[in-house]
Amino acid sequence: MIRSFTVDEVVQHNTENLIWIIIHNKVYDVTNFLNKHPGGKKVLLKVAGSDATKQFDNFHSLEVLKKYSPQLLIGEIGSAQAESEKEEVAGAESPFGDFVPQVEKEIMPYTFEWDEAKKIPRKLFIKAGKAGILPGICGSPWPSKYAPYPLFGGVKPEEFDYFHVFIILDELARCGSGGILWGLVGSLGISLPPIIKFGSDELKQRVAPECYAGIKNICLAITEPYAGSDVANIRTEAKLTDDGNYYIVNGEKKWITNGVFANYFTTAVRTGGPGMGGISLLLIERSMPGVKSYQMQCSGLWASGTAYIRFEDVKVPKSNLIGKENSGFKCIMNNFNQERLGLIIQANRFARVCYEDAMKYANKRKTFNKKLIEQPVIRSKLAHMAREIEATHAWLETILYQTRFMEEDAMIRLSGPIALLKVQATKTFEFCAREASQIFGGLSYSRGGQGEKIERLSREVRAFIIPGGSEEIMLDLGIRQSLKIAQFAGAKL
Ligand code: HEM
Repeated sequence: MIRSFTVDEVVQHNTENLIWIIIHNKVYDVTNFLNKHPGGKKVLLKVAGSDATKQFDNFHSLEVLKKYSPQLLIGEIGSAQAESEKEEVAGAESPFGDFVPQVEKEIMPYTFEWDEAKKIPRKLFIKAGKAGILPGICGSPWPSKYAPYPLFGGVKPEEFDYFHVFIILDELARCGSGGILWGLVGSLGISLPPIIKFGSDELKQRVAPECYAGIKNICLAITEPYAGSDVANIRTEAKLTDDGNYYIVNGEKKWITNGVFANYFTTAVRTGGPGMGGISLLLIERSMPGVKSYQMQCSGLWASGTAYIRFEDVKVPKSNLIGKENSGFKCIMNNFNQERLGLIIQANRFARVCYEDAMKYANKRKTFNKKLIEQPVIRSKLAHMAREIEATHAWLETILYQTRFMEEDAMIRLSGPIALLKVQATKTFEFCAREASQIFGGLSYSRGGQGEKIERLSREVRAFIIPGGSEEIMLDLGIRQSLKIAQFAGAKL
């Protein structure tokens, strides 16, 4: 129950010793905040005891209020309470946004702080685990046997499909931080599925429940300083001991998402001869002597713990092998479609975040006595952003529908279209980040504040265009794959 005040009551609190202000019908006591306000004390004193909504909206995004409300919010203006209750009820009825209802409350107000700190608090992983989000982003089917908490939203496990994964990732991505996404769910979503699909029962039982619960972290360690997209040429070697019970692992991995925090590493190692036929997947554990990880300094994705990893004579039991020896390349390739779908979903939502923030800003920012939105050149930018985003979204839904209703080999047959869609989505993201930056001007060049999301996403774009199959490789794969399928279907080329 929140207290109600009248406007007259607020007006009485208009001195430096006791200063209240109204913003969007809510009453804030900013007395102890005066000297901490990043915009200075004077601006607040000017609006003491009055409705400062307009002034506030000019300089802040609404996330600021969510973040500071626990310290500053003391009540609401009269009937505002009834209004906000109505809003809450309306929100509860709205189907979109409820699937992952905590994004605005649990993530958005802290995104900047966690990104700068290069760390996501453990409590967020645990909350996401309890909400069923963590198993939910690992693809379909729902892992009933290993998920520690039940499926949410009234969805039956047998009904869980890629559309649900899509909604979870899409909703999470509204926070506008690739770092949070990759740190919280991205790494898990690509490193646990190979264990679930190809690992032994003992491995699954030991690793999956704690990762799904957010208690432990896992990462996918494939890329090396020597081999990125060219996976077949990785060098990290795993040699069997004479008794055949252990592998001794030596090598380096680079740009490994979550590698700074991970307890487990789903690692590509060379157990055989050169090329793709000599690669295995091995689960390496942080607790094993000889595992060292270092935070890398990258342009973006700061909260995701991107690491350089060294394995120095790490002794790994043979029972940690994921799938058969020397058949790791197949497992890695099998995983790629799912990884790319995840990147596509995030990239297009991030493009939408750029559009949304740019649209809001253009509707309030005035230059030359006109709102930006009144300038045709700005509307043209927004129009081009919208058409790219909607086209990408429609194509994505078509592909997701096919993963659900095509026969068994859908993921193999769809690898060409998914590759091309990845290019479409990342180009859309790149374009929208650029255009939103132009609309925000200087605010998208400094960290934090109103342009926070745009500034961050502009730095993070490359992390979507390069990994998971670079644009150049995706374009080529898209065409090679369609030729293969056509030949298989009997086309004479
Ligand atoms: C509950 C009330 C308020 C809170 C919690 C608050 C918080 C903040 C924060 C966190 C910033 C840093 C930039 C950002 O993160 O957006 C900021 C900047 C600023 N604030 Fe406030 N503010 C409040 C009210 C106001 C009001 C009423 C005004 C104007 C009358 C104002 C004027 C400014 C200005 C001019 C800046 C600097 C903007 C810039 O760097 O571009 N603030 N405020």
